[in-house]
Amino acid sequence: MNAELSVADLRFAYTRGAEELFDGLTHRFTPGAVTALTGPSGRGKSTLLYVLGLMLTPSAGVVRLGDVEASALPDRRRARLRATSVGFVFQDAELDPSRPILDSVVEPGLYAGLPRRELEGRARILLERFGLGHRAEHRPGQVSGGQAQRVAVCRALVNTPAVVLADEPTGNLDPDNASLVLDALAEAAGEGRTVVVATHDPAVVARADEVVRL
Ligand SMILES: Nc1ncnc2c1ncn2[C@@H]1O[C@H](COP(=O)(O)OP(=O)(O)OP(=O)(O)O)[C@@H](O)[C@H]1O
Repeated sequence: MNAELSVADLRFAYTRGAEELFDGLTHRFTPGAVTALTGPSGRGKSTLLYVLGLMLTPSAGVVRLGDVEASALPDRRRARLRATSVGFVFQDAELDPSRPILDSVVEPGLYAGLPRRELEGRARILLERFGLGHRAEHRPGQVSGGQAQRVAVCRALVNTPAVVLADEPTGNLDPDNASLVLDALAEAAGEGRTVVVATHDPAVVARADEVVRL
């Protein structure tokens, strides 16, 4: 796992003539740490996560993952690197309501080309670790918002990614559940991953190891 994630001279605009974001940001995200990405609404926190997660290509500058200039890779190689190296947690867990939780956790691994049997084993271990082992066969509608968000963290970890990106992962949670989700992200960082969390929440910023203000 090479969790060295950095950006240099970064700029991004959604369309030609649209407001340019990031102002040439240069930053190295520390592996093994949780970095909070904060700043006023509209400054591009979510957009930066999508750029770091190789879902959007910068207008200028580079995103490096390990030794690779990831942002310059051809689409297929970039998609492959994203599938194997990046886990993403969204504000609302966005789990498929019609399928058991176990399937939602397994799914990103199938995109990365891993065998289902192995993934089910990994998914059960992750669910167990975050206190959800007994929920594997339940549907998302049968668990609380806080539990669903911890399932989303398990889903983001199933491919053992070097990088975990989370977009307002505690936005809809009460403080106790928010704290459990932050524990899970801190644990992911403790294993040497690079964890970046976009947030407005001062409690998340206070718990982060490092802070980047946009
Ligand atoms: N898909 C899109 N197409 C065009 N413009 C977009 C798109 N998504 C976001 N923007 C614009 O890009 C800018 C940055 O948006 P972004 O959501 O990244 O900011 P943010 O800091 O995460 O905001 P918030 O804190 O409100 O979530 C805003 O001006 C927004 O309107």
